[in-house]
Amino acid sequence: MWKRARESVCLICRSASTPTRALLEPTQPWLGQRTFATRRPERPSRMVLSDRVARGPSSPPGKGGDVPKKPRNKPDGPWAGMNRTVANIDRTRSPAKFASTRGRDDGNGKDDRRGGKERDFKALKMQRALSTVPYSLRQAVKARLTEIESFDQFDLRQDVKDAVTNEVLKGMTDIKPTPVQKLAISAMLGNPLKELRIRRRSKDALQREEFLLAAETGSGKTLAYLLPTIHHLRKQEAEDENVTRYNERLQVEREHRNGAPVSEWIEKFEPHPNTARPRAIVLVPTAELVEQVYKVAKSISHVAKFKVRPLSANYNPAKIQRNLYSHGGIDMIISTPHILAKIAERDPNILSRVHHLVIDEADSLFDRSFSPETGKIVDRSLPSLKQMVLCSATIPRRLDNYLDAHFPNIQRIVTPNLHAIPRRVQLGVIDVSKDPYRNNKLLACADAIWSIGKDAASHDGPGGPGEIDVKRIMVFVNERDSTQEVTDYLISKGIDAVALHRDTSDQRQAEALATFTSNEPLKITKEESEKRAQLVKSRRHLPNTKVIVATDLASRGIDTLAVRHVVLYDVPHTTIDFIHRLGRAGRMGRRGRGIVLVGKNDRRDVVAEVKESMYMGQALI
Ligand SMILES: Nc1ncnc2c1ncn2[C@@H]1O[C@H](COP(=O)(O)OP(=O)(O)OP(=O)(O)O)[C@@H](O)[C@H]1O
Repeated sequence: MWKRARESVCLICRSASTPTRALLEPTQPWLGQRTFATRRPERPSRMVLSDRVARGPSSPPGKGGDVPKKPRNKPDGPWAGMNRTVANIDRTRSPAKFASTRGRDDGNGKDDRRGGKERDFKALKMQRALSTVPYSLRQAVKARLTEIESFDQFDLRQDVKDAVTNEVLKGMTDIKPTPVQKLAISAMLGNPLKELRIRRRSKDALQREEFLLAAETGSGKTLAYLLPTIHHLRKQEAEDENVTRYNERLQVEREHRNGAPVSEWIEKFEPHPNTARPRAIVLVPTAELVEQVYKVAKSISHVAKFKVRPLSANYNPAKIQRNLYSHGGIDMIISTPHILAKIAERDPNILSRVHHLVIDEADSLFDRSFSPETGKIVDRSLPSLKQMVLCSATIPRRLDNYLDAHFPNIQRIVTPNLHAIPRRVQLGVIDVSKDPYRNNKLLACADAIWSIGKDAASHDGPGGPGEIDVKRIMVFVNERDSTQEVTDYLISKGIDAVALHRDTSDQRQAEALATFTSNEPLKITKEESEKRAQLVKSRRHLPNTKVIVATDLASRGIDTLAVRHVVLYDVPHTTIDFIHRLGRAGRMGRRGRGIVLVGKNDRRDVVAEVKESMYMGQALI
């Protein structure tokens, strides 16, 4: 079935544009034979954040799924309205008043005049959406968040709990689960909120559990899905007769060989029942994320004892072969969809025993560049699946509608601040069209970095007065071609910058990312800094900053805990990009600062809207 071509309107410029390729493409068979043609013709819904993630669309797209329900006259419960933070004004009852103060409404909660007034309607629309989340559900979430205070309260295996404190969060005191971990771990261990009523529409629901984990960037989603998955893996293994029999045979063979190695015997005669048959799969969009999630899973495996292997384009075919067909069996694979789908084409059995499938950065992996491969993996794994988890910090409307239509039983675990950039992250705006930059964005960018560096230089490093604290700054550009241009300019201005894009060599990329993902403070002594300055004595030198210039490649999922500053060289195309790029700073409760450079062709009102939403702590839509 072909989706109907229609005019779409760009989020940033709101100008009419030709239909996107996605709208013209045939629907993937695994997406089901549905059309999204009746969607409102404004902008592609894959670029629009859903404001109804906790509840799902009220009905499938095309049947009013996108249209908010008419507000009910009856309140939601006996105490409804008591915890309102805004006046309970029903704008449908006083159109004249609203029209006079806010301009004309186009019926979708939007002002048809362009400019500042539109924001008022957006805010109103969001409040209306929030107020219809059932009172009982809000209360249940609140209760669960307060009742769980430590990882010990979860029904997890002791070795998994030990792995959290002794490996993953080693060295931290007062370890507490984050909100998404509290909600997701309990639910995935079989203790969901009963208020999250699941509409059991299909038989599949009886044999498989499905979860959507939607929570802010840097809120600990990786542990939220890894811990219960590993718990289930270990539990199932203990109950698996094949594995028990294999271990007994292995023991007998060891005794028989009097301590001599048994690896040859295993290779030739009796491979482990889990060889090349992983029971858990985690899909992520990039090779960098494969390494990151693998590192966390590997550290848990030191204590909880399971076999995890990474697969990505970073590994050559021989290494991939070794990783998959290792004699000791394999329990969990962390992979990009492209590599795994290719392997599954050659050896379909590889996905024949998958019990747990996690799709991290789900909005990317269900988007057009990944969806064919992701779809193949989902399709092949479905018959054996016991749990499927989709995870993301941004849920576009299209994904929301898709989930409602194809996974109606999905349990939506959504944290209250989803789609909002936390207030602890501040956004500064530099108008590049004004003096002293006069549209020289490169100069403005270098200046912004110099001001961050100079600011930091006035403070002593953590080691005392003899040390300088090195700041890690990420600069995001929209186009890959700009990364090198911006990097070269920054270097010419004495700034230590590295370009990160698909063509950067693996080693250089890994080195640069390692500096940015390390949680250790980065510092140099004053003598070192002076020496470096002398080496480049012909020009100014900023010794106390390290900069990565990247495209979206580095904006998704990369855990840059130590980054406090993000420079948005280009205004992001969508609010989704805003959330992910700014989400590299201010992670896990830390403070952060974003600086956006606005040129003469950029939409200032969109930037102003994002800034205001951030100031008010509201979700971006
Ligand atoms: N309970 C916890 N207490 C303290 N730190 C934690 C806790 N859980 C996770 N972390 C740390 O928080 C950081 C961010 O976690 P993670 O990468 O899982 O975030 P995320 O929600 O997946 O972010 P993104 O949406 O950007 O991918 C990691 O460094 C992780 O070790």
